[in-house]
This record gives sequence, structure tokens and C-alpha cells, in this order.
Amino acid sequence: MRYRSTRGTAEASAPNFSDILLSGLANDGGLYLPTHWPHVSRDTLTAWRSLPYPDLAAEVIGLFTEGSIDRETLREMCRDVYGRFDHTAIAPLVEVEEGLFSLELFHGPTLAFKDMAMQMLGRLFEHVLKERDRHVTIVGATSGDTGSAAIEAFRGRERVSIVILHPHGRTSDVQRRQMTTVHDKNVLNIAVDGDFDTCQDMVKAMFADETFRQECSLSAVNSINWARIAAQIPYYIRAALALGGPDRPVSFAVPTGNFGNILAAWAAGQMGLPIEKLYVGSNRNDILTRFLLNNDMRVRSVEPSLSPSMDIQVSSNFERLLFEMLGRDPNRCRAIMEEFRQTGFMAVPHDAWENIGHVFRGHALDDAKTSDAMRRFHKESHYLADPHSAIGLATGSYYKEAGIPMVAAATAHPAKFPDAVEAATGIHPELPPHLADLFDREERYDVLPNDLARVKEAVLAHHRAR
Ligand SMILES: Cc1ncc(COP(=O)(O)O)c(C=O)c1O
Ligand SMILES: N[C@@H](CCOP(=O)(O)O)C(=O)O
Repeated sequence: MRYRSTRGTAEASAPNFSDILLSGLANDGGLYLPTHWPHVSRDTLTAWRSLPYPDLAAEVIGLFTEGSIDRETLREMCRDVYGRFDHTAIAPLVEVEEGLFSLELFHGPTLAFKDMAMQMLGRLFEHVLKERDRHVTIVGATSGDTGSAAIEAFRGRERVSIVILHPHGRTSDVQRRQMTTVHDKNVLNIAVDGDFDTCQDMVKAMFADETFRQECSLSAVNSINWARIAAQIPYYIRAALALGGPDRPVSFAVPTGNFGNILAAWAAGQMGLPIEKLYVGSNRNDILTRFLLNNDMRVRSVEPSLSPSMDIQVSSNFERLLFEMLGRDPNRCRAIMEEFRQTGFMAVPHDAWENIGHVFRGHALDDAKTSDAMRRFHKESHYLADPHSAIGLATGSYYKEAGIPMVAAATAHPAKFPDAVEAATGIHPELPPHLADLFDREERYDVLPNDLARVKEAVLAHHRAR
């Protein structure tokens, strides 16, 4: 399997999975995608129904790692990684309303869907870095969950230094503490005076500085890294097969920020999984919902909400979908993305917007509606959802149709957002035993202004201290 960038012609060097795993972002600023979508036949999908989750994950991820990592090694990694999750089904389905299923993706160590892919990335990086005898410095931006998942997956790894930027004061206390109470030497936490988009821009700017990128051997583990998306595809396939796929289509409702999780569902469809529709759930930062309704992709300021992990305006992975909808034309994609960067408005051609609308729909909930949704699911279905998952469930409930199972991604454990959950439902969700003393642990992090040069200095110093 080979990869290409959304902004460049297929590279002569035709990078493989291991190459793009380590580089994260293409040199031209684009995002990597496979040169072709692997096709999974109906017979194969049917045969996959009987596989346990780790083996299914190895089959699916293996289609993207072909030529880089042998299948048996990958299968062992998957068995080891998912064997540590706290639910035997790994990503269980719970019927919350008739025809509406919660796909619980928060049974990993940091209680958010990020673990489903990030735990695999930890193992994949280790494997490839050892093979290539290399060290990298990972720089990541987080609105709360990617950071803790990445730190958990990479802490203490010899060949990796990791720096995570989070927006100062804009995560939940649990999210921040999950990051800042980890004291392994290879981990550095920086709270930036800004919002998530500020942090994400800084990461992209560091990658755009070729000298800096080389000097620090930068790597990315945000969902700009294709490996993240690849490792998020198996749970969509698994859920659909459990609900009658491939013999009948299912729909997915996904609480969305950076557009990585829902893009993984769309990718499953590209590979042959019958999918009816994909529903984007937004909070008050509803740029994607506005786009889907009116082709209005205009950046506004990021507003804090009850679902802080989705307080995002610029959704990185939208570029991958745009590239596909432009018939994989890198020049048009680059021009649109560059203009978006300069003007804050993405001029998506009408036909591309219409094509996106054939598959995707959006639904936005402000904080009051998010609380109502948490309350309603708890009262009527005895289901305790965190604010992000509640947005997914409410979106699914709003759009569900008779005869088509609706699967809503439950992306975080309620205990990550105890205040919002308690205010809505009266229930204070407890952290699981391995995090029970989180509030007694010492926090360590630097606070830096919204100043790229200062952040780069800190990254370089951390890189050199390895
Ligand atoms: C709990 C939670 N839900 C939803 C999202 C949005 O997911 P994505 O950025 O893949 O769209 C995030 C952040 O990524 C998250 O942490
Ligand atoms: N909500 C995310 C934002 C970053 O998303 P990613 O999937 O691109 O890593 C977070 O929790 O940090």
C-alpha cells in the first residue's frame, strides 16, 4: 500500500505506511491518503462477523500497512493492545432507544475513543522506530482527549519524546490532570494561552518549517496522521456487522470536531461497508453543520462549551474529504485550503458540496440542548452519557429512520466531564480505580503565551534533552 498527499502529485518516492506513520504530515502541507481504497467484498465482510475485535482490527489495519508490517506481527500487536481494554467486547454496543445504539469507545486507559487508535500507534511507532533505529519528537495539539491518550501511549518509550499543547483553562480538570500528572522524562505538557485552533495551527506551523522539522525529527499523532484514521475504521465495521451488515446498511452519528472519527466511518464505506448516512453532531461551534446546511464554511471564534473536546472551528480532516470530492485533484484542493487559511472562508464548489450532502447531514446542540439530552437519556433509558456522547446520541435520535440501525459514537466516559454530567442528571460519575487518586497527583506543565517562537524553543529544548 502506498500513499499520496492531498496537496501534491503522487510522490516519486511513493511513501509506504511506515514512512507516513513517522512523517505524519506531507512536506507540501497536505494530508496523506492511500493511493487507492482497498476493497473488502461482501463475502469477506460476512466472514469477519465471527472474528474477535483484535483480529478484525488486524485484518482492517493490515490493508493499510501492507508492504510495511507483516500481518502476524500486526495481529500480535492488536491482541496485546485491545487485551488491555476494560471491556471484553472492546467497543460494546448498547441499545439506548429502539433502533439507536451507543457504540462505546471509551473502554481504554484514558476513557476516550482516542485510545482505540492511539494505543495502536504507540506500538506501531515502537516497531518502526526500532526497525529504522530512529528517534522522533512527537508534537500534538489537544482539546483534551488526544493529549492524554497520546501521553499514555508514548510515556516512557525510549525512541520518542512527546510534547502536547493544550489550550490553557479550556479542558476539563480530569482531562488536564490526565496529561499533567504524568512525569515520565520523555513527556512535556504546554498550556498555551489560546484555543485548540491556536494549538493546532502551531503544530502545523512547526511542520511547515522544514529546518525545524528535520532538526527535531518531528512526528504527529493527531488525526492528521493517517494511521490514526486507519485504526479507527475497524470499530465501524464491527458495529455494522453486529447489526446485520453487510446485508443491511446502518447509519452512524458522530460527535465531531476535527472530523477524524467520522472520516473513518466514511472510509469504511469507501472500502465496501454498506452505510446509509453519516450524521455530524456539533456543539455551538457548529461550522460543519452550517456547511452541510448552507455551504457556509466560515470560521468564527472558538466558543467554550460543555463539550470542550469539540471546541474546534478548523477541522483538519475535512481536507481529506474535500480532496476526494474534488476528484482527487491536488491543485484545486491546495488552492481551496490556502484560501481558507488566508480568508477564514472555504469556497467549496457547489457540486462537491452537493455530493458531500448525499452522505453527510449535520445537527448542532447548544449547551442547554446538550444538558437536556444527557438528562433525557438518563431519565428515559437509564443511560449516562458524557456531553460529547450525548450530542452523538441526540443527533442519532433526531435522524433515525425505521429499519436502519443508527449507531451513535460514544466518545468519552462520563467521568471525564463529571460537572456537566452531574449538573444535568444529578449523578456524579466516579473515575475507575486506576484513576481514582487523579486529584491527589502532582501536576507539572508550562504555561506559554500564544507565541510560536516560544513554543518552538520549548519543543527544541525537550528534543535535545532526550
Ligand atoms: C470526546 C470527544 N468526542 C468527539 C471528538 C471529536 O472527534 P473528531 O475530532 O475526530 O471529530 C473529540 C475530539 O477529537 C473528543 O475528544
Ligand atoms: N478533540 C481532540 C482534538 C484533536 O483531535 P485529533 O483527533 O486530530 O487528535 C482532542 O481531544 O484533543
